[in-house]
Amino acid sequence: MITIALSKGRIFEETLPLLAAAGITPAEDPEASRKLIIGTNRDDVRLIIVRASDVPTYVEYGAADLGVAGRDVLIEHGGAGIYQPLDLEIAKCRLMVATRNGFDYDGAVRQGARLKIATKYVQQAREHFAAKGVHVDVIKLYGSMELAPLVGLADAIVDLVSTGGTLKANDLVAVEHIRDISSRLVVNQAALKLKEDRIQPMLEAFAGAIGQ
Ligand SMILES: Nc1ncnc2c1ncn2[C@@H]1O[C@H](COP(=O)(O)OP(=O)(O)OP(=O)(O)O)[C@@H](O)[C@H]1O
Ligand SMILES: O=P(O)(O)OC[C@H]1O[C@H](OP(=O)(O)OP(=O)(O)O)[C@H](O)[C@@H]1O
Repeated sequence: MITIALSKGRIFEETLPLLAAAGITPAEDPEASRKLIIGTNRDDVRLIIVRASDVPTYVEYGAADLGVAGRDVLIEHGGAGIYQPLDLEIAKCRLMVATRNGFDYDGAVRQGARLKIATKYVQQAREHFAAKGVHVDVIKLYGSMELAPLVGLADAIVDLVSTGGTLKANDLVAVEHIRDISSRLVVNQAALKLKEDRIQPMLEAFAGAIGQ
């Protein structure tokens, strides 16, 4: 059996055409079903539905052979035990620093102020500000980071931005670009060796589908 870990929503939707290119069709839609293990048209392939940030953990421990995870999530996880053979170029966005519109971010940084940063991406926030020599207190949140500067929890956030619509709706502005993000195919290192005969053709089909 080959087990593929996916998260519901954009990763699942954007991975569907790649699975199709490898001849894999899910038997059910995870949005419509409460099932966490979903069969496919292939007896030897199943999907497991997990939180986006849990995909690397399932793959690291071999509970899933393959998975699809954002670069944001992979960097936070650290990537131990995981092979990352393909950038699937799906779920594209940017990791950015954002503040309330009108907050003098450059001034605060210039004056060496200690900034409060709210984020789900604690590692990447720490690294970003350490590299700039800016002192920060990082406050870990699990979602809706955009709220934090509006209610005085933080001076700035580190979050994902795609269209910019969420920032705009909350009167926030992006002040720094940290990195471009897309999702990658991740593979358990042991599984790649032990199940190479079945995993390698899948990797080739995915690569073909994205034109690599
Ligand atoms: N607005 C966006 N546009 C494009 N890609 C995005 C966007 N937001 C997040 N992503 C990418 O898609 C991945 C999955 O996002 P999704 O919203 O499904 O999960 P999440 O809510 O961030 O994670 P979790 O449920 O683990 O907290 C993210 O890790 C990121 O790489
Ligand atoms: O620039 P935009 O196009 O507005 O996208 C940015 C938003 O997308 C992500 O949230 P998502 O939609 O995944 O919601 P969730 O993570 O809170 O479920 C991210 O955390 C931002 O809030």
